[in-house]
Amino acid sequence: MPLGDNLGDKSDSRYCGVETDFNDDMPHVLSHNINGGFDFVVAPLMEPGYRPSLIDNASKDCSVLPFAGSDLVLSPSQWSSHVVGKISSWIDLDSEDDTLREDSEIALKQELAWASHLSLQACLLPTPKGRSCGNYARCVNHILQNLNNMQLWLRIPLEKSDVDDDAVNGVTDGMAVDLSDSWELWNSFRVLCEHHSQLSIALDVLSSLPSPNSLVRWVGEPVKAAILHTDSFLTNARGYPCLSKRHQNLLSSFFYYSIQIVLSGKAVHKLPATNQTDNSAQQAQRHDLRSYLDYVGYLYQKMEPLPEQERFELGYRDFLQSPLQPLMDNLEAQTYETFEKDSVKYIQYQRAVSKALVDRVSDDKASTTTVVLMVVGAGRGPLVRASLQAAEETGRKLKVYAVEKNPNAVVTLHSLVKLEGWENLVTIISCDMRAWDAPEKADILVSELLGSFGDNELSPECLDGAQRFLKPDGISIPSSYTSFIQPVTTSKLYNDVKLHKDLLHFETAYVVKLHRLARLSPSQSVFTFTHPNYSPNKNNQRYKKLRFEMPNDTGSTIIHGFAGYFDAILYKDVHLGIEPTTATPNMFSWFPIFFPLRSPIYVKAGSTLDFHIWRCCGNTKVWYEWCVTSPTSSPIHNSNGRSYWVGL
Ligand SMILES: C[S@@+](CC[C@H](N)C(=O)[O-])C[C@H]1O[C@@H](n2cnc3c(N)ncnc32)[C@H](O)[C@@H]1O
Repeated sequence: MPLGDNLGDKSDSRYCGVETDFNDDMPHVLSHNINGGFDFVVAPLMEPGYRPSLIDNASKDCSVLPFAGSDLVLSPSQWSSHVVGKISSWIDLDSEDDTLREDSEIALKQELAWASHLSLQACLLPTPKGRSCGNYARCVNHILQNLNNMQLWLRIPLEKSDVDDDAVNGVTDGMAVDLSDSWELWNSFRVLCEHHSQLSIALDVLSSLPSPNSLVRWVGEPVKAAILHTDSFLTNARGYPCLSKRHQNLLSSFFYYSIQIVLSGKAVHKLPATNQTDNSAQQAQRHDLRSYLDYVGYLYQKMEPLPEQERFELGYRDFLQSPLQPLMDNLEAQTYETFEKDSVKYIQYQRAVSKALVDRVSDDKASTTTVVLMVVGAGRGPLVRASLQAAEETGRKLKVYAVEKNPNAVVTLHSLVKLEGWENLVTIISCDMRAWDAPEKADILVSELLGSFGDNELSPECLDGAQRFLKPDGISIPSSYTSFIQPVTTSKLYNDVKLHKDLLHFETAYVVKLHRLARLSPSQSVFTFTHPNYSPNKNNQRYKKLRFEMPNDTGSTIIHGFAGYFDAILYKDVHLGIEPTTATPNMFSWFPIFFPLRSPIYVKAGSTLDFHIWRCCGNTKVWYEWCVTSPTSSPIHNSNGRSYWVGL
């Protein structure tokens, strides 16, 4: 299917459509353009001269509307796969002219009803005409309440002036939209339509582009198509169309985010004849936008292919998952297997253990000293293996205890020890580390109890319980971990959470491979835990207030929630983590975490956003609560852990 929502997952596909004029010979329109290399057409459904008020009352009842052909002229699959309906551009639902406004409402309803009848996957709605779009949004909102699966692409020009917006426009009317930034127009419209998931965007890309920083916002918005005008193309040395470097980069990001391209306008380049055989008759037969389409295809081909890991993760993009609860639940074999494939993680652990061993035992004592190392939360044994390899690499002698509370993983540990011949090196303890009565104390305690947000799988609580059997000068690997958070625009995730129609899902943190999101301000550190922790008033409750400065040149934005990450210091300079600016390359064990907001929050450019987060501990559970207090206040999410918590 060349069109529609399912496109989102196929980042290795490019779909290109063409905007056409009205033509009542739809079979011709379609075959001409599909043969010309396009995947779909964006075509008017109704004759341009039609106005409902022009039909006299007598003929109204039996009138046949001037649609572009009957439904029978194309097959149902042709309509739905290859045609996007273009709603009449004269429609102006906020006009002062009552007749035009009333005509507009009737025509909009008629055209969308016809498009639904044809099972089109999408219709392109004309750009709102003025600074106020209340009536237009109201009519669209009515239609959205009863729409089949069709998407409505609101046509929005990609423009934002770089000057101070209020100064330019002199904001006079609180209800009016700031026209110097088209994002405001979109935002106002979608807020009026209650962030409906079937309302999306077709961005009109013009010959001049707004600042790169302001473009970032659109990634988090539901942009389904980018309309590229032929007059935005430059001419290369050979006379062919090409795009400026900035337009090229923009197109690459559209490809990366699976945004479909629609070419619009007449051919404005006079092409040189290619060779003698390409005579004028053949040239005439060629689609006159072919050279533009070829250029778009060329840019697509030029893109770097996705790395293998990213290809593997395609199916996880923007897919909400509940975080694991490895303490309360027992992980499945499949989950362990996925962990174990992440060689980068274990290489980092091996490097950390090697450094700790060398620090612990000098070279001259290496053959006479045995280091006691305990892997707490050993799973099926990869950290045991990494530790033994570190010992071999550094020539240190090791005695290993592998402590694991999941009896199913312990079965695997036993067979692994036998298979590897580690019987004299490794003792398996089937026990919760918080309850184990260890026969001796450890020099090194190795664990990996980390969640996407660092402490969210209760590593602090488990290691506090385990540090009883660490020697006073013993080493914990990891020695510390820190969570990070940043505000994001992600209408996709917001709408996916909203689909559940309950409070619980808006107060849950999700693990998610973030893709269609705009990171609006650099991430900031949240909670740090250090091990071992001998402070007398040990307490794992935390509270942090963070102030995010929103950049001036980005334009105003909307916050759908917060993306969370962690970074762990395993030992000295060996770290691993997923915070985007310092992330360990090629490590895939953790996706970020997402804390949603019940209602998106509008933030003006250059203003600040105050976010609060609490880590709360009860007798049986640990949970987070979060809220925003500026520029507006949100409710406190997950009060008392009523919706989401991690069991102790
Ligand atoms: C994230 S997994 C890591 C497993 C393994 N170390 C690896 O890297 O593949 C955490 C493991 O710790 C175990 N675990 C969690 N809390 C524990 C506790 N309090 N005592 C013992 N094992 C625990 C879980 O059952 C799980 O096998």
